[in-house]
Amino acid sequence: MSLDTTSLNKQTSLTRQTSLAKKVSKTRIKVCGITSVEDAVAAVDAGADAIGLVFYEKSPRFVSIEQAREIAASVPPFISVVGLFVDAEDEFIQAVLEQVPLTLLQFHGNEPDSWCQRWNRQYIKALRVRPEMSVKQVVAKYPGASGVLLDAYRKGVPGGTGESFDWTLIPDSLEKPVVLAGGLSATNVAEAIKKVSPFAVDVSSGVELKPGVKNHDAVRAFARAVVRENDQASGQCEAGER
Ligand SMILES: O=C(O)c1ccccc1N[C@@H]1O[C@H](COP(=O)(O)O)[C@@H](O)[C@H]1O
Repeated sequence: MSLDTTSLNKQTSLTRQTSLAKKVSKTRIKVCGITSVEDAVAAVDAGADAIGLVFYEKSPRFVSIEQAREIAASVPPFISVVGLFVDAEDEFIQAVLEQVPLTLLQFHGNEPDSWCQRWNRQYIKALRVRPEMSVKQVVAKYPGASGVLLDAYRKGVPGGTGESFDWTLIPDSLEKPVVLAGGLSATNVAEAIKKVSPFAVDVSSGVELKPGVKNHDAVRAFARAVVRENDQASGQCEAGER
């Protein structure tokens, strides 16, 4: 059989586009700001693909290394445990990585790509979206990122604001998978998926009883809303293919 290099090249480039494209058939779910084993179990039972642990001392969702170890130990295989940091000291990240089995790192500060890459873990970079910024240009500064988390901007607050932002500021084609965050809840997540088609949605304060404590009913309602929207989108795709 002869090797058709033109079609091979085409296929490779298509595969690359598909793996990085913003449009996805199934939006994944990350529940962030988990501070207890009970909340981790509830999130995973509800259908979360990832849980997030906040290693930022100023946050009401901060977890100690001991708490994080206990929570991570309660998470079954194939569910990602994400560690969230804001301009952390090298020694602190090193200590966390030595003691907590994190799957992935999430950086919310002014960390440059070279520094984010030095931990030999997949990482996502949080960007706080403002009208005057070029999302594409900022994303280009993070070639080593597995994805970008797009969040709302509030001066002096690195995240977890519970505020959403103008989703029309997100360009249609970005070089990295988009994790949409900022003020999501069961009420607006379906609309967010319809409008943005993100790779994943990230929720924290929108499913809380109070800062740092999850409302399990709200977590389930959030996950149901995502699954419903995913099902509808895939139904529409199949109908369109006929
Ligand atoms: O949750 C926090 O306290 C936090 C602190 C510092 C940086 C990020 C933080 N949270 C992350 O922010 C986004 C949006 O959160 P929300 O759903 O609007 O509350 C999300 O990734 C949180 O994990």
